Amino acid sequence: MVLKVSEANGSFDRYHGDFEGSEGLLRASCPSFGETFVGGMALRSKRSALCAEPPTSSCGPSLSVASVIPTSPSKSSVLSASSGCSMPIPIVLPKKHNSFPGRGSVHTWIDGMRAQSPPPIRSLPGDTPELFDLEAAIYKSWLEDHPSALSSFDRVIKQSHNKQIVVFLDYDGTLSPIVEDPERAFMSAEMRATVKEVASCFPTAVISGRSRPKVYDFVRLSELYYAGSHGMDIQGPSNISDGFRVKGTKSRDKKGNDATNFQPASEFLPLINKVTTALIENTKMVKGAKVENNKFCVSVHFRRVKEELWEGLAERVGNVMKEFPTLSLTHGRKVLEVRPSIEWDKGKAVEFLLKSLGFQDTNDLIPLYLGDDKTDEDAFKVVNSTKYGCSILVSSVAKPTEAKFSLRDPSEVMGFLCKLVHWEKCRQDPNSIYMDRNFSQIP
Ligand SMILES: O=P(O)(O)OC[C@H]1O[C@H](O[C@H]2O[C@H](CO)[C@@H](O)[C@H](O)[C@H]2O)[C@H](O)[C@@H](O)[C@@H]1O
Repeated sequence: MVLKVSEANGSFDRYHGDFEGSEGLLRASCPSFGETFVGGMALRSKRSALCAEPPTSSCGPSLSVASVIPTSPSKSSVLSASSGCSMPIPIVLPKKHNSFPGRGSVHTWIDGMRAQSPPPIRSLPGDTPELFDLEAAIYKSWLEDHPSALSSFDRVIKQSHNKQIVVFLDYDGTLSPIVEDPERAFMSAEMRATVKEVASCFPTAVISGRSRPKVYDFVRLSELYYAGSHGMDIQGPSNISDGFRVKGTKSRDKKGNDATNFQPASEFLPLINKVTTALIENTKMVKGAKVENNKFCVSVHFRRVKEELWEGLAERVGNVMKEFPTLSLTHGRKVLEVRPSIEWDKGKAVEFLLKSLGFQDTNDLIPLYLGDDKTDEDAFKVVNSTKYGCSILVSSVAKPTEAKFSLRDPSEVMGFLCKLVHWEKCRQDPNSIYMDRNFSQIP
């Protein structure tokens, strides 16, 4: 079977591209087809179109997949914003302030959103068994590069002797299942109890795109640390280590303990409120569109919008963005995210929290990060850069990712976290009932 892939050529300007790599392309090998193919993720996201395409090769269908998205945010001018901290936060200015993202960009965002949230295997009417087999083969092949963190548990915690585990958790799609209504993305009581157990064993933080108070309202565990707005609103421990130059403001956490608040984009607050109003005004006529103000960033939800209206909605968002040159756009799971163009992301939040927890030497640590979305990739990279760090993508379909391991869905996340807790209890007390090294007692 031959898979032909054509590369998207949209202009990116200030709009963050998708995954980074030598060519910005996903490469996956699919031995069963005797070929290496490129862009398998896009294949899934475009499969309806794919079904309609006639085969052009005697060996099988020829695919034209144009949702491969180049690479990094603009590396143009860097300014410094003061934000109540002694470390300058660079602002990334767009290369071209007045360039309207053309159709290519709009399509790129839409393709990117689709690639981040492909439908589960065999959920579309008209899928053929061949397509199912192809997708299953792609997923199987992808699993070889991103093995299950459950079945590879020993590898995840390898060399853990005397190492401090620190757990970072994304919220939507990781602790709670993805649902139509963002206001109803509740986590289960079992998941809450499991996360509570995790926090009793290890320093644990939730890092979410939601505003910090909102994600706290969903999780409701005062023993965790929280970073909202994709890491731009952190409430961490108070023991900022001496060597770390970023200062936060002192506060109290929900338990009344000393805490540190750090908001590197605080100067953008008025602008974020302004863009929220403009986005609401400019998208209210699109049925199903929803604008969610996450304090230092804004989400425009596409999930309940008919797909034929996506392009129009994306164009409306692009039009609004023209008026806000210091804001950037990224995409996630059926969502466009508007955020300040500062060099701060979930990865930086992980670094901040590790340092504010007092961990200077990451060689003594096993930072674990579990997340399901595009913005979690920044954190995967940071965790991967540590000696023992472990990055886990939550996805039931093959997706381009920096993560080393994978879990299919929040229920597997819960299974993994349970295993981690039991493993830690076993490590602390070798005579405990958890001594079964095969973890057979673990639910
Ligand atoms: O970083 P996260 O905690 O994963 O937050 C990312 C975005 O999550 C939410 O949207 C996503 O989940 C919704 C509920 O399941 C779903 O309806 C939506 O389509 C997803 O994109 C949240 O509403 C956004 O504000 C977050 O930025």
